[in-house]
Amino acid sequence: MILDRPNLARTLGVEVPQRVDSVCGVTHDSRAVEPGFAFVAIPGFKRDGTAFAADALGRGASLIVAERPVPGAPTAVVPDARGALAALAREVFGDPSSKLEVYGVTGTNGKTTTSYVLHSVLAGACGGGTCGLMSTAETIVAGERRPSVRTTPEATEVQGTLAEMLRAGVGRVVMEVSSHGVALRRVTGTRFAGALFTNLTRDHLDLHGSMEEYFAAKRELFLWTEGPKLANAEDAWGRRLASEVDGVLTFGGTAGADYRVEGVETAAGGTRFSLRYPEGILDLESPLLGPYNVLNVAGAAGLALATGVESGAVATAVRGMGQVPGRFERVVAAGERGFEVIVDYAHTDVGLEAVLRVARGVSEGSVICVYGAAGDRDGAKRPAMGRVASLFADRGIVTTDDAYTEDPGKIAGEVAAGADPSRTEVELDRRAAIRRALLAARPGDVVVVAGKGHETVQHLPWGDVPFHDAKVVEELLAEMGPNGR
Ligand SMILES: CC(=O)N[C@H]1[C@@H](OP(=O)(O)OP(=O)(O)OC[C@H]2O[C@@H](n3ccc(=O)[nH]c3=O)[C@H](O)[C@@H]2O)O[C@H](CO)[C@@H](O)[C@@H]1O[C@H](C)C(=O)N[C@@H](C)C(=O)N[C@H](CCC(=O)O)C(=O)O
Ligand SMILES: Nc1ncnc2c1ncn2[C@@H]1O[C@H](COP(=O)(O)OP(=O)(O)OP(=O)(O)O)[C@@H](O)[C@H]1O
Repeated sequence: MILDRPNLARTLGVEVPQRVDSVCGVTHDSRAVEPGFAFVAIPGFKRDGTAFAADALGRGASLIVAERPVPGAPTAVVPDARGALAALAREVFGDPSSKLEVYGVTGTNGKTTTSYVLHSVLAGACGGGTCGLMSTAETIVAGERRPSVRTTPEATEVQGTLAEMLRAGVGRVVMEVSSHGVALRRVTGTRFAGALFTNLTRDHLDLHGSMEEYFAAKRELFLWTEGPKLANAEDAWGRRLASEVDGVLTFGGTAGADYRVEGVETAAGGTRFSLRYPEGILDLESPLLGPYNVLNVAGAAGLALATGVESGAVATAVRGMGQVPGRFERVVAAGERGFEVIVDYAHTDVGLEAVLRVARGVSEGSVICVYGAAGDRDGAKRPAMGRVASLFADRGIVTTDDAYTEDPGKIAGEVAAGADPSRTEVELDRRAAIRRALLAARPGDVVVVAGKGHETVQHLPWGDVPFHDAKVVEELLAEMGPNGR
């Protein structure tokens, strides 16, 4: 949509230079500028976007939006460039969330899984392609599946994708909302018709500084949300959210939860439980294993019920839902080799403990875990990962995750420092580490390859390399042959 000067001034809340008639698009990256665009110069963590104003003008930008004047450039000076980017993106794309029902899912662990369950339920209830998904693993637009790059992308991509969904006839959208997404204003101005909070555990303190700030970012989503809001009653931060924000309902096994989990029964193929809620009681059967997935399913089912989806439709969709990519993905089932291989996205100590407890439950022998921690991120979780692996796996092989710009050996050392040395070894080459685990596996064992889940690229200091845990497992097993050595 073209924004003329009065519209620009209204959207930005500041004066726009007389020589700017209109803009036809917006971006924060000078390399993506097209003629007639507004370039929003973000004061980044590493660089100041105003340094790229000349590049943007050279590519035909009509307007620079920045937090300080840019000499010689037609500049609208705003107090908050990221907020301005979000506001412009919403207007340029015709404010799509005002014509959609967007459901935001946030929390440290379980966002993707909960989003998949909710998407399955809403898609089942309103007809396949008419429910969209924006998640860490995939973006689904009118039934078409695409890999995602971020959990919550930049505002221009958020608004552009919502607009595309609207054009394709989508009516409801499930969106994973990361704390980066809120704090960096990627979803500011998006209208949320419902929201769900899974839990809060230590992570991302490199961005937020403290748990209070981290919580505040999550909480903000609930202040904007107009429709039903649900929070996990089993999590202390979830209870706090429910006590601080009007209208937040709770779910979980806790007495007094509005959507109360009862009678959990676990079998090798899935989990059954009942959800008692204000209007009735619903029996649910899900293919997802583990107590944490009971909560993920309960939250998603609760939110769907709260939005008016009929209970039978919720139960049918939960029963029939497929695999969440890279979440407790059984790459090798026990019957094939005598041992199981599971790929899981666990990359926090809480996530790793959750998946290893389930692996322990299905293992008739040992649990062998290949794991690591990412670089350029909150370093405090590294020894915690090691501690958890030693507590819940019989053997831990510490390897390289996404090291980004950090030395993989240094990260592995910090992870291993929290682990029990008698059951821990370090193999920095991820492929070799997985190979070592597969060679060690005996009948009845479970091998867990943790950290990368659905991802297909490893980010290393010397560049990005293709790497997909599930594919690597399959390749290694093929190399090893049927008898395995
Ligand atoms: C740590 C972080 O979130 N960084 C974000 C931040 O980058 P930055 O401040 O370092 O950017 P910078 O390099 O200093 O550049 C400043 C500005 O100059 C612009 N620029 C730069 C070069 C150029 O030639 N021209 C140009 O215009 C850049 O586009 C940018 O707007 O601002 C950029 C623009 O908004 C983001 O793309 C970038 O996200 C990066 C890619 C990222 O990796 N983010 C991760 C941590 C993230 O957001 N993760 C969460 C999920 C986390 C989880 O739950 O696990 C997510 O939602 O995906
Ligand atoms: N409710 C939960 N509580 C604790 N751990 C969980 C929960 N749900 C999932 N996990 C663990 O965390 C891993 C990641 O799950 P999922 O991708 O659903 O979370 P996420 O919040 O989307 O993660 P990310 O923010 O990195 O995208 C799972 O593979 C599992 O090991």
